[in-house]
Amino acid sequence: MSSPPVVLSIAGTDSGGAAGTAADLTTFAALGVHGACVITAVTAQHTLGVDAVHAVPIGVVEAQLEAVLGDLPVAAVKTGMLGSAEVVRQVARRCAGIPLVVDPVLVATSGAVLGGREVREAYLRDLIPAATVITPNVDEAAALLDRPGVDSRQAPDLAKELAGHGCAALVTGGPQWRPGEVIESCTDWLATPDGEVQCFDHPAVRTSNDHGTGCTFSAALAALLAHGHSLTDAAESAAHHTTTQLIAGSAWRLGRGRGPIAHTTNRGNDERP
Ligand SMILES: Nc1ncnc2c1ncn2[C@@H]1O[C@H](COP(=O)(O)OP(=O)(O)O)[C@@H](O)[C@H]1O
Ligand SMILES: Cc1ncc(COP(=O)(O)O)c(N)n1
Repeated sequence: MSSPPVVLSIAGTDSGGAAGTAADLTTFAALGVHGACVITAVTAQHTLGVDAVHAVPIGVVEAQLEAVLGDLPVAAVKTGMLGSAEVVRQVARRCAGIPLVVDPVLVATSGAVLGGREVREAYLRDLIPAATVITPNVDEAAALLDRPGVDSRQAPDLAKELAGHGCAALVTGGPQWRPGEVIESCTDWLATPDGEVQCFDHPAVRTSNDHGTGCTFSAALAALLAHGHSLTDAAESAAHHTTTQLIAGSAWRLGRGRGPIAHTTNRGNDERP
């Protein structure tokens, strides 16, 4: 039997098991790739918010990168919470030349800020030019480009402008539910450095169990690229995978806040091993 592709997650932990490394590794397993992980930060986190963040010392991040990249045949890398400008630059140096999916984690679903101004500047200057694709939501794209006050109508322009910094940009369109409002579909916008823009529409899932959605999407994208899919196919399939997982977890009642997206659909909610 042939070996699976290896995908490396460089991310922070979420003690509540919804986002970060937990989402990445379970998504990798669901999509048939072997997941390796470099931990950049440990968060004390649950469905209501982030209580504490401990940054892993830069030397320990470097040792983890060396351990993985020096031994395993990494086919793709996915970055999540990097936490400091120093780590952003280190990842850019170590991962240049490997297919690289950058999810610029700046704000958690709960609203907690996970990356400040220096981190945003390092993304633009150092990591985006080394990346294959960056996957911000509209708020993260606006924060990276310093465009306060823009909304989802500007998503294609934000994607185009980010792509001007040297990698493809996939601006995701998770719905912003307002009471009483009906949202039928979500749209993700993919812009490539050659100026082409494509949009991907899919049905919106009405759920408050969406903590970890962005991590799941970008991890799926990296896994699909590692399997050899084109960026366009991977973008479409990653959205389909994410929607399926949102549906699978939509009836769960876990925690008092934004519950986790389901990471695998191998067993139904009512089946037991
Ligand atoms: N409620 C939803 N229903 C269907 N798709 C969703 C929903 N929320 C997010 N998505 C999709 O999940 C992917 C991740 O997007 P998004 O939620 O914008 O990321 P983030 O968690 O970083 O805000 C995108 O493909 C987006 O369209
Ligand atoms: C460690 C870590 N990484 C990423 C996220 C973002 O995930 P989400 O946007 O779903 O809150 C998070 N909350 N925590």
